[in-house]
Amino acid sequence: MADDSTLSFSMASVVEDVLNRSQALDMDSRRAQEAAIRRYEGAAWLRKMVGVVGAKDLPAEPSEEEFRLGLRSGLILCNVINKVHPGAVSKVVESSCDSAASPDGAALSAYQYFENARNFLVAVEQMGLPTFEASDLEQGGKTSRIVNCVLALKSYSEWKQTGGHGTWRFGGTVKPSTPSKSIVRKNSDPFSNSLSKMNVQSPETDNNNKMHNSSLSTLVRAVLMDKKPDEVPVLLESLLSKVMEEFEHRIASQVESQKPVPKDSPTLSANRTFLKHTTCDAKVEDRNAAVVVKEKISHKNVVHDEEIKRKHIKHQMAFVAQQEDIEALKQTLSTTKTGMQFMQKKFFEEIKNLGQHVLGLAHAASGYHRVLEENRKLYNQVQDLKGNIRVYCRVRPFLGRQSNATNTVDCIEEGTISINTPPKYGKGRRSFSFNKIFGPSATQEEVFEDTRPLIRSVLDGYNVCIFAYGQTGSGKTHTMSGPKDLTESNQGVNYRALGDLFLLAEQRKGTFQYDVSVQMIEIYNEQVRDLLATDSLTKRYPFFSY
Ligand SMILES: Nc1ncnc2c1ncn2[C@@H]1O[C@H](COP(=O)(O)OP(=O)(O)OP(=O)(O)O)[C@@H](O)[C@H]1O
Repeated sequence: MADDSTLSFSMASVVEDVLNRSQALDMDSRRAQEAAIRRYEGAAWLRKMVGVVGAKDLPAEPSEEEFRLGLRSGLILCNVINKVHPGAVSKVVESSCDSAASPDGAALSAYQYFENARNFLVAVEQMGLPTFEASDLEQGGKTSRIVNCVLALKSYSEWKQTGGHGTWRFGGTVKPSTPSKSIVRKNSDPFSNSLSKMNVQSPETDNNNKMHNSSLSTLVRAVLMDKKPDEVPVLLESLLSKVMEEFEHRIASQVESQKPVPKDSPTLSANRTFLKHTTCDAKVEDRNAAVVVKEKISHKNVVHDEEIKRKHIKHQMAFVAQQEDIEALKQTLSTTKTGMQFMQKKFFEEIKNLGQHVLGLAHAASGYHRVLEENRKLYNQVQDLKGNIRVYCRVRPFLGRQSNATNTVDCIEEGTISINTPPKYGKGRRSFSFNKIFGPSATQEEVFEDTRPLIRSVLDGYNVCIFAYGQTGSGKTHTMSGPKDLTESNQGVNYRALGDLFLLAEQRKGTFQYDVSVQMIEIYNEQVRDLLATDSLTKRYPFFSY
C-alpha cells in the first residue's frame, strides 16, 4: 500500500470539517443575534423619534414579544411615520386612558388597533417602503417583517435627512449599520496571512486539496464574517484547538483500526503519510500548531510502539513457558514409557517364570501320577500276594446265658484253630486253618483292619467281594453291620468300608471322579429279595436262580 493511502484524511479536510461544524453550530445563534441587533436598532430609532415617554411601552433592547406588544397599538408607528413624512397618517387614534394601566395596550379596542395599523401600512406602502400584515402585530413569530419595515423607514428618514437626493431605494434586508459589524482587516493581520497561505497552491497539492483550500477559504471567511476584530484571536484559538483534537482523534482511531500492526508497514506508513500530510497542510496551518500536533502524534506512536513491545515480550514469555511445559511433558512421557517398558519386561519375565514353574509342577504331577500308579500296582500286587480269596474266622463270645457252657475251642494260633470234638464224634481234636482267626475278644476295629486294604483296591478299579458265612446266631450281622445299639466304636465292616470309600474318593476328587451306587439283596431259603426296593413286587427276584 502506498503511504498516501494509509491516512485517508488530510489536515485540510479536518479543518474543513471543524469549520463546517462550527459554522453549523453558530448559524442559529448568529441568526438570532443578528435578528436581535436589527430589532434593537429599530427600537432605538423609534424611541429616539417619539421620545422615551412616547415609547414607554417599547424597551431599549426588546425581546420579539416586547417589540410586537410595544408597537401593537400602532400609536408609535403612526407618530414616527408622521415625523418622517408629516401628514402620512392623517388621523391617529390615541388611547383614551393611561396605557400604563394596561401595558400591553389591551385598553384599546381591536378596531382602534386596526385603524392605526391600517393607516400606517397604507402610508408605508404609498412611500414605497416594505410593509407587513396587520396580523403580524397580533401574532408572534412575524416580528422580522415589522423590524424590516421599521428599519426601512429609518433608512428612508436618514436618506431624507441627508437631502433626499435622487430616488430612495430600499435594498431588501437592511444590514445593521453598526460599525462594529463590518470587519475590515489589514494584510498584516495573522489570520489574513493564514488565509493567503491556505490559498497558495503547492506543487504537490492535488485537485482535491485545491478544492479543499478553496472551500476552506470560503468557510473561514464565512465563520469570521461579522466577528469583531478582538474576537478573532479567541475564535482562531478555539478553532485550532478543535482542529487539533479532531486530528488527534482521527489519527488515534485510524491507528487503532490498523491493529495488529506489523513492524514496518501500517504504523510506520501511517507515520510517514501523516508526516507527508502534515508537511503539506502545515503550509496552510499555523506552523507552531503543526509542530505541537506532530509531537503529540509521535508521542502517541512511541506509546503505541511500547505497548506493542510489551505485548510482544508477554507473548514471548508465554511461548517460552509453554515450551518448558511441553519439554516437561515430553520428559514425563519418556519416563512413563521407560517405566512401562520395564514393567512389560518384568511382566514377561514373570510370565515366563510362572510358565516354567507350571511346567515343573506339571512334570511333578505327572511324576506323582506315575509314582501313584506304581504305588497302586505294587499295592495291589501285595493284595494279590496275600491271596485273592482270603478266609477269616471269627469266634463269637458266649452270650450272657451261655456263660456256663463248655467251650469247644481248644486253642487259637496265628492261622489255626483247634476244636475239641465231642465224645459222640470220637474223642479227639481237630484243627482248621484260615488266613487269620479272630478270637472272642477281637474288636470290630481289629476285624476291619485286615479288610481295609481291599477298599482302596476298589477305588483303584479292582473288584472286591466281602461276605460273611456261618450258622444262625454265629455273629455274621454283628461283624458286617454291628449290634442294634450302633455306635462309632462298634460299627461293623460295611459302615467302616463305606466310610473309607467316601473318604478316599474325597481325597482323590481332584484327580478322579467316582460314582457310588448301592444294592442290597437277601438270599434266604433259595429266595432272593431286594432289601432296598420300596414296592412289594420288585422286592423279590422270582426268576433268580444260581
Ligand atoms: N463277637 C460278638 N461279640 C458279642 N456279641 C456277639 C458277637 N457275635 C454275635 N454276637 C451276638 O450274638 C447274637 C447273634 O448274632 P447274629 O445275629 O449276628 O448272628 P447271625 O449269624 O447273624 O444269625 P442269623 O443267621 O440268624 O441272622 C446277637 O445278639 C449278637 O449281638
